[in-house]
Parts: sequence; C-alpha cells; structure tokens
Amino acid sequence: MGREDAMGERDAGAGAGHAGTGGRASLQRILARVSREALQDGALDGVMQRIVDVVAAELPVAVVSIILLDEAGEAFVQEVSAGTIDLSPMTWPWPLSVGAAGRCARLGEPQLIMDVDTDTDYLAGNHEVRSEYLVPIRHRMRLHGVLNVESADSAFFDDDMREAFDAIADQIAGAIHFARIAAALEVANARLQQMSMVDGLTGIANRRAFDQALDAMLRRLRPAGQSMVLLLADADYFKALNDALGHLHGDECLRAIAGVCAAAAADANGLAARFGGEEFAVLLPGHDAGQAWHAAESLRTRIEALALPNPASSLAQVVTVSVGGAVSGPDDTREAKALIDVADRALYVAKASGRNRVQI
Ligand SMILES: Nc1nc2c(ncn2[C@@H]2O[C@H](COP(=O)(O)OP(=O)(O)OP(=O)(O)O)[C@@H](O)[C@H]2O)c(=O)[nH]1
Repeated sequence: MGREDAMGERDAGAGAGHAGTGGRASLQRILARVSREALQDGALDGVMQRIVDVVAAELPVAVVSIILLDEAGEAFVQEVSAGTIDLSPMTWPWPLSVGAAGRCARLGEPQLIMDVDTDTDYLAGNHEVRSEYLVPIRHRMRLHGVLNVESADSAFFDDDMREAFDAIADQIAGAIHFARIAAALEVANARLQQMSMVDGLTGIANRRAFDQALDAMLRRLRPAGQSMVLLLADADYFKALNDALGHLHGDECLRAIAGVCAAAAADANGLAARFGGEEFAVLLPGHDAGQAWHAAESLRTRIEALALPNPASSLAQVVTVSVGGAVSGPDDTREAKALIDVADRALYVAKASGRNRVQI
C-alpha cells in the first residue's frame, strides 16, 4: 500500500486513531501491521525500517524514527526514519545528555512536547515541526532506544495517539529484542560450528574436519585432472615419552608437531589435522607420486629438527615421527576410506621397519 492509499483508507474509516470506535479500529490495524513487520525474520536494520515505513504510511506524521542505543545504553548510535520531511543529520554517537530523545532515555519516560519552541532540549531538525512525542523502547529492564514522532500539528498527540505510539514502542522493543537474540544465536552457532571442526589441544583441524576436507578435495581435484597426497605422521615411542616426562610435556610435543604439519599443509594450500591421539594427517592437493616422498621426508626431518626431548626413545633422544603416505591420481576411483587405509598400511610398514622413516 502506498502513502496515498493509506491516507485515503484512514480518512474514510478510522479518523487517524482519534477517540471512538473508528479510532480503535485504526489503532488495531496499525498495531497488527507493525506486529507483522516486527515478526518478520531478518536483520535488525531492515525490521526497524519496515516498522517506521508502516507507521508513516498509516499515520499523518512528519517524521517517525527509531533511535537506537549502543550495547551499553550510554549513547545513541543509529537512527532509522520515515516521514514526509527530512531532518538535519545528527552527529554520531549522540550522547544521552543531548536533545529531547536523550532526556527520554535518561528519564525512561515518554516525553510530550506540545510546542517545540518552548522546549529547551528540543533539537530543531526542520522548522515545519510543531510537536514531538518520544517513547522509551524498552524490553523488560533493557532500554534499546527511543521512538521519536514529530508532527506539523501541535494538537496531534492527543491521548489516543499517544496510546498508539506507546503500544508501537512496545512492539518495536519486542522486535529489537528478538532480532538481537537471533543475531547472537547466529554468532554462537557459527562459533560452535567452528569449534566442532577444531582439535582442542593443538588448534588444528580435527578428524571430522579432515574427513570433510578429504572428500571435498577428491571431488574437486579429480575432475580437474590433479593428484593429491595424504600423509599420516605418527609420533614414535610416545607412550614412553609420556611415562618419562609426563603427559603435559607430551601435550607440548603434540602442539609442536601440529605446528609443523600445519606449516607443511599451508605451503601446499592443503590441510593438517589431528587424526587421533599422537597421529596427524596432512593433505597436499596438487602433489603427485614424484613429490610425495620428498614432502613426507621434509615433514619427518622438520619434526626431528624441533629437538623435543624424548629420553625414552631408543632411536634418538628427541621426538621423531614415522610417516606413511598414499597418492591419489586423477584417474583414481578409490574412496577416501581406501586412501586412508593405504596411508595407514604404509605407516605400519614405516613403524615395523624401524620408525623415524617414511613409507609411501
Ligand atoms: N600427552 C598426550 N599423550 C597422548 C595424547 N593422545 C594420545 N596420547 C598417548 O600416545 C601414546 C600412544 O601410544 P602407542 O599407541 O603405544 O604408541 P607409541 O608409544 O608412540 O609407540 P609407537 O607408535 O609404536 O612408536 C599413548 O600413551 C597415549 O596415551 C594426548 O593428547 N596427549
């Protein structure tokens, strides 16, 4: 419905919310429309804009705006408005010590200004404005902002009209409350989703993220005619290390190994993951059989070069890893599981043939 339509309907039927049954019917219709907009899904800005648009379409106001407070409730930070006139722009943030809206927020009570020329707090935004009504937008104890309505008619804000705006402010408060909850939930969900993909000890991808990445990589690389390499690196004599130097030292070693795996993966735009326990996986997209051994050997030597003490190792006095690798060419039809199995068997061979070595 356009502004003209709304005015026609209002004039013919309801008398713009003034006393009597017509006024009640109009108020109910406006509240129903505001409520519909308030319940729409979407970002807060869009919801607020639709609400002021509805009010401006239904009532002959010069300006209707929602002035939002910051999270701490210490200053206004944003305004969405609609109406027939423009107001001069504000400077943001707008402190609560300033203006009739600031007074409304400070006192937490509606403010009726019958004649703007006599109110010392009124900030003149347009000389056509004669009267103003401001209502706190509060949900339970939290003040979200102020509903600001300005009129060119000094007699506009009668009891019925003020009652209507009080009710509209309540609906806006509910809309803002739910939009903010929805936004907070979205952030929390994204954070949970991210946490569910990360290994808590090392901060690199966990097994779930690895499985997804391997599937996605195979689906992406094979049609593009590219190979990839999967390396599984398992720390040697790790139980003995834990027994000798304690679990916390073991944890430190795992974090350091994860760092080397992550760097190796990053060099190839790949992914490093904690495969489980003291075992790590590195995915190297674009690597072929010719590069696999070199990549695995480089990983092994970089971890040995960390020189993390492992006095319990019969191989060296430092932490070492055995590495098993599998190569998947573009014509390979094996599933991810089969590829893991190949790398796992190669790892077993590396362990069985002495540890601290590579088997592809
Ligand atoms: N500190 C620490 N140790 C872990 C963690 N996860 C698994 N481990 C330990 O890693 C050790 C793995 O032991 P094994 O599977 O016997 O392997 P290993 O002693 O490294 O022997 P090889 O692999 O045959 O060289 C176990 O003692 C686990 O408790 C962890 O998050 N932190």
